[in-house]
Amino acid sequence: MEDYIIKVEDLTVAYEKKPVLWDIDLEIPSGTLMAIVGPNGAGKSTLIKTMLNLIKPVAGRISFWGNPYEKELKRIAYVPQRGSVDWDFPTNVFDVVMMGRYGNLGWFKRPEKIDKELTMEAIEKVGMTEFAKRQISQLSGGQQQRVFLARALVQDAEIYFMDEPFQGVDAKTEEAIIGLLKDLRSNGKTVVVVHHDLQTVPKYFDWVTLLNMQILGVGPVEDVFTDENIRKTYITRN
Ligand SMILES: Nc1ncnc2c1ncn2[C@@H]1O[C@H](COP(=O)(O)OP(=O)(O)OP(=O)(O)O)[C@@H](O)[C@H]1O
Repeated sequence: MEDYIIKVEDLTVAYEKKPVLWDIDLEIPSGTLMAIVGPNGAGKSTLIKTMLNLIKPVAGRISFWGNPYEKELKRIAYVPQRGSVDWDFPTNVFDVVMMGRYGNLGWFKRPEKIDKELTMEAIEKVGMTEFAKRQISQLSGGQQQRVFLARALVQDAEIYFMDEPFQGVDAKTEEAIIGLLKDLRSNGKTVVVVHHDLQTVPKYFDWVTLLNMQILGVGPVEDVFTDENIRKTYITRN
């Protein structure tokens, strides 16, 4: 039997009574780099936010290693959409990345030398060392995305959720990010990415979920990412 670490069963989510996800069943094995693709408004962000307990579903169950999210939150990292954050907030790159340690630290414990070292290590991994003291309001879109990624890396989680990490970044940053995601997978981590670019799915990912309010396919890219399934997914619903 395959080792599914994330399970979503009979999930239905609605905003003001209008369903946006309908009867979703999803099982994700450990060690996959998975894309969630589908047209605008398909419910991709809603799906991962619901899995992360940020939205309450109308019905359904979600489990990580057989447990509810609250029990496993330290092992789950989330990189939200860049646009969903107030980048004018007066703080610098180092402090934002250090926030990724607080789950391990507990809110009232002061960071130790090791936390600071791990923070600098993550900043270096994403190529932002020279910007460590820079205010986040002064970063480019690609740099902001790198900071977010560093914050998730420093958490040292088992599962990483990312909402459109390539949005508005240049080709070099995209390459750097996908390199880091592939490294995570090589280290046995599971990475779930909301992704927009169909062209790069086979190159970047080994698993895919096709979503348009319902699941139109889920599994290994070579089995599921077929022309027919893609066509079904991108038929607009009303
Ligand atoms: N807070 C909200 N209140 C009401 N409706 C919402 C809310 N957030 C999203 N929606 C609606 O739910 C549907 C799914 O949105 P969601 O953001 O999950 O889609 P998506 O697939 O991530 O879209 P995109 O690719 O455009 O980012 C859309 O029709 C959207 O307008």
